[in-house]
Amino acid sequence: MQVQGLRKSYNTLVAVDGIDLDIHRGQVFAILGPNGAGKTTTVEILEGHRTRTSGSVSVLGTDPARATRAWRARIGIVLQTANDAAELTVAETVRHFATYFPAPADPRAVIEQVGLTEKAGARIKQLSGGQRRRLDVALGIVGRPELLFLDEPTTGFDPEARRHFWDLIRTLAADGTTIVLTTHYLDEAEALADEVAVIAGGRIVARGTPATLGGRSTAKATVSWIDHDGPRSVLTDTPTALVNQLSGGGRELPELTVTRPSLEDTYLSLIGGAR
Ligand SMILES: Nc1ncnc2c1ncn2[C@@H]1O[C@H](COP(=O)(O)OP(=O)(O)OP(=O)(O)O)[C@@H](O)[C@H]1O
Repeated sequence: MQVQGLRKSYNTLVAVDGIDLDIHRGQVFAILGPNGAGKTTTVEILEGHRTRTSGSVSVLGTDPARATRAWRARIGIVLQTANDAAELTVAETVRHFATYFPAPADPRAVIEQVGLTEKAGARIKQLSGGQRRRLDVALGIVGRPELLFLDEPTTGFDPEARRHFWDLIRTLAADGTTIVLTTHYLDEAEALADEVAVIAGGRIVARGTPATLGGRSTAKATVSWIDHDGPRSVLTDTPTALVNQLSGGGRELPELTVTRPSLEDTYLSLIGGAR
């Protein structure tokens, strides 16, 4: 997927202000950014669901503005669902969605993958919020998409369901599915993404792997411990040498920790600087 100079204005408001993206097959790409940054606008343009003001976009070799049915069938989208079809059961809904695609997965296997087997016979209106989200995911993957868009996929999931979902995404990616994920959960981006782009004010303010984003991997480390005067903290480029020196080659330092900025720290400083 290639995006160059993408811009989108809503009347006088510039929501997307010149975005470039290059996302490769099989990659898990996370788009992060505060509310109103332009993530949904960008993703919906890539999905062919919104028009753009300018810039060039190629998704699976096609301009989404000229999307055909065949192109749409190669793409999976997990949206925050509306409450239609509430009377249908989980199994009926997944089976029904499968008929839209030329080479769908087995609906029963998909229901199993998202952990809804026990609820296969339940009506949608009887599902909990997290179960609804899992159904959304099932509907997004039942067409065996080459490219999957996930918009805040794990909102409302319990911790165990999130871990299961992460495993599912890893399996899909290992099978060659390209995944574009927007999320507000930094741990989710860290767990899943090969690459992250941070959008603020309609522009990309940083991109890289979760480990290196915003110079994270080369940032100074904080060494903290307790000595007879109380808690101590030192910012250093050479934490190993410092710990060695402090411990005199083996003495235990109470409550010793060595930390570098978390992805969340880095993210917050990136979007803080962009405001
Ligand atoms: N249909 C629309 N008409 C007018 N303005 C819009 C429209 N859709 C979005 N906007 C504006 O464009 C900007 C970007 O919105 P967008 O939905 O892309 O943000 P986002 O990054 O997805 O935010 P969130 O994290 O809250 O979902 C916001 O200022 C929003 O108010």
